[in-house]
Amino acid sequence: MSQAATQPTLHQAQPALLVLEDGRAFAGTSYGATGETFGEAVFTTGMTGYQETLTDPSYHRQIVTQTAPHIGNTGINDEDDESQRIWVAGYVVRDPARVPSNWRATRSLDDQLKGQGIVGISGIDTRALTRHLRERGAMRAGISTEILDAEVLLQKVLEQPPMAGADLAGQVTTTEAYVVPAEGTRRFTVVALDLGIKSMTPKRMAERGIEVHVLPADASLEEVLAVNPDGIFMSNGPGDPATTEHPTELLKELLQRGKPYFGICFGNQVFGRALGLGTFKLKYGHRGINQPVLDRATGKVEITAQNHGFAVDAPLDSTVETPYGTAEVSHVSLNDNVVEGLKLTGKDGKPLAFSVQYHPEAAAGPHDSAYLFDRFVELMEGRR
Ligand SMILES: NC(=O)CC[C@H](N)C(=O)O
Repeated sequence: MSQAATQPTLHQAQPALLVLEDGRAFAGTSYGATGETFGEAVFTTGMTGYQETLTDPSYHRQIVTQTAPHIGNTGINDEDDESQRIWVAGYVVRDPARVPSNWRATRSLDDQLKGQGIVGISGIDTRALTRHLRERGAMRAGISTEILDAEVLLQKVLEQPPMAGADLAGQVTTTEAYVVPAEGTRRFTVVALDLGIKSMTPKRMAERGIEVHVLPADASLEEVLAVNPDGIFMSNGPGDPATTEHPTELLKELLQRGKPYFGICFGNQVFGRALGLGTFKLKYGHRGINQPVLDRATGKVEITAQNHGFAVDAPLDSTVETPYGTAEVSHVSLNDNVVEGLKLTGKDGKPLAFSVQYHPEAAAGPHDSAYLFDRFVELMEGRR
């Protein structure tokens, strides 16, 4: 790509306003599309990986603040999208790159946001905003280039639905089933229920000889069984896990039938609910690519990529008896002791299912946890 193609189009700086539901307001400059947008204000601490963050369907209906002050430096490339489009409801940055520079870049971030109609704001004190969200919690917010009166915009923010209670998987899932073929010889077949799946996830399985059948979030038990899978996977995704009735009921049926299971993020929360555990909303969530997690079986610490606002409520110091076997907390966050993983031993004494609240597929983030995909392979092997 020529250098000229990645140069952002020059636009007249236009004022924009960000208002939080508790009335705190930040004046800045329009970034990306103009207009107005609403969502839950959250922050992510990743220093890199903004393209993957923007295209992660888990961020649907969220206004994302980057704590890293310089965003857009490497532009947008044709390889790093995690889905077909940008999902964030709005984007908040401190200091956008004026000239992106990277050998893979094909566009500027500003032009990509404009092209997809994503309203953003720049030039605000993202450190103050982050501290505010950390003290007061994630909350509803709005960004506008049209309403610059904070009182007026606040009224519209207060009309928006909160994230708690939001059932969103159906808004981001694939409409048609599709297959990601195994790389090399096919060793296993897996059904992946798409609750907002990132494209790196089936790829990590395909690399290990797994043929992945990605099914829509409302796929029936019959549709899943028709694939004759060796294992079941449920993905990350947006919204409040307490609203997910269908995936939870489906998973119960599959565990009853002894199907090996692996879940990531939303898939960890669905697994928790299938085991009879509850979920709850965290104050401001975990979002970033350097979150420390303890694997309680090995005592090893993994540095992980995370993006969650809810968590599973499970006892850390005792096991839980379920209709499918004995469950326990396998991983915990070293920052705040939040449940970061679950495992289930079947009634036959052998492993049956496991899940993590974080992102072993990385994209973006460290690869410490890639071993979990190997563990899924071993799990299916052990139950053939
Ligand atoms: N990345 C995810 O899967 C997030 C799960 C859920 N929406 C949460 O916020 O906790």
